[in-house]
Amino acid sequence: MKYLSTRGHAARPEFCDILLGGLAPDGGLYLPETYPQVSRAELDAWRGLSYAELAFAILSKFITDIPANDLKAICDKTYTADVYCFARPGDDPADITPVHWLEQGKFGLLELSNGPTLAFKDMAMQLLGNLFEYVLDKRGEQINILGATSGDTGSAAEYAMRGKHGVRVFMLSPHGKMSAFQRAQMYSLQDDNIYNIAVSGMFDDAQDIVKAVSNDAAFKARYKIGAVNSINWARVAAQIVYYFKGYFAATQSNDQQVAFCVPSGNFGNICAGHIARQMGLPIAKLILATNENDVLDEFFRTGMYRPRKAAETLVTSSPSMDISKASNFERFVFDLVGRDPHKVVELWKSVDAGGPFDLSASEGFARIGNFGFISGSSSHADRLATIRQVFELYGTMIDTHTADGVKVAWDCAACVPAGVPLVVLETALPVKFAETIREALGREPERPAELEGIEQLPQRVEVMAPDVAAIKHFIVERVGA
Ligand SMILES: Cc1ncc(COP(=O)(O)O)c(C=O)c1O
Ligand SMILES: N[C@@H](CCOP(=O)(O)O)C(=O)O
Repeated sequence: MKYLSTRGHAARPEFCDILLGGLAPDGGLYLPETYPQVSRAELDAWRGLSYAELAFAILSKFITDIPANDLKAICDKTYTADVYCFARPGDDPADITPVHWLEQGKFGLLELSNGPTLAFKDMAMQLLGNLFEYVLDKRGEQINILGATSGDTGSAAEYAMRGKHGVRVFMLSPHGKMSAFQRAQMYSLQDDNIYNIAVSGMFDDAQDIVKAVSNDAAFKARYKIGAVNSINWARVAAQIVYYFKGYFAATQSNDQQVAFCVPSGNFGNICAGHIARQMGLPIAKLILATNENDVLDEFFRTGMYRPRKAAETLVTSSPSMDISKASNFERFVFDLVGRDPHKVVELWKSVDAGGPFDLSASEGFARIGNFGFISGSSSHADRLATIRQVFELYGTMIDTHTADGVKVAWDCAACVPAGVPLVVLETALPVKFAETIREALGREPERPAELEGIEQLPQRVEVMAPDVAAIKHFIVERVGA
């Protein structure tokens, strides 16, 4: 399988090179030259597979430069009930991502947050940790990962990479904008290969720094800079798997369809759903849910993409989605404009200069219905009401991001064809956002025993200005040492 850049760079690398490379040399994002198609016979054969078997079957279509036996061993090692052990009582941890039905067969949560850091990022990040180690060992190389987080990617990456040989992680987070639990998860790690940097600014500032450093080809090559954000194709590829698993769990036969509602910020999670649908998975609707930072909702309603500046991005109680410049959105727009890299370059010239673009009158936007997307947004008051309602109606406690998803799923339910199960992706567990759970329910969320008292542990973090040169200097000093 060869990959191309959304901005048209001539090279056509294979998977392992883009795993280590992250962004394409022209600043674009990698996508497969064509999306592999899944036949009905394959869907039938995959229905009974375990998560690890399914991951191997799907990833084999995208990863053709790792021997099959090795890829299978990596999937088997990654997707175990020991790693993804926090399933809700009554749901089987062996399923890895069980569906928790709120209304049997009709309305459920796809449990994606049962991994070590209690957010859906673990689904891909644990695999990346094992893939990085495998490829770096084979090549005798090292990597210095530079990442940006609004709260969950950071801890998932750090937990996945801690102790891995050949890997250092430099993780930028927005200073003072994450929950106390999220901060503690990251900043309490004392491993030698983990560096936390809190930048004064928002997630988008941190993400811009990651892109600026990655776009300095000489620096990137000299200091072996890699990526773990969903700009790295490997993240998206790994996330495709749970759409298939969720589909099989929610249906009895491959003649049925499913609708997924996806809490969205950087557009990585739902981009994986889009690709699963392009591969032939029978997804009736992909419902995109935002919080008050509703740039993506605005696009799907109007065709206008208007990224906001950091000062206009709100700090909300679903902080991991406080994102106004969704870097992964470029992958979807590439498909929307007929995979024309010149159009993408033109559109992102405006975005990179802080401007909007308007596709409302374009041919692509006229066909947007074919992609199955609908969207909606949610507010702090909606989150509180939804957390309360789900708890009262079903006895199930959900986190603030999943609450955004449930609220928008309810708003959009009328657009889902009759008889089609509606599944909301559960993107984090409530304990990560205990402040808002207390406000909504007047009680503490459940907390795994191993994470008891995490907020009281000593923390190690460097606070810095969002300054590209200073961040580079920080990396050079650590890597040199
Ligand atoms: C808990 C949670 N929910 C939802 C999202 C949104 O996912 P994405 O950025 O892939 O759209 C994120 C991160 O962005 C997250 O951490
Ligand atoms: N919500 C994310 C933001 C980064 O998204 P990514 O999927 O591109 O890594 C976070 O929690 O950090």
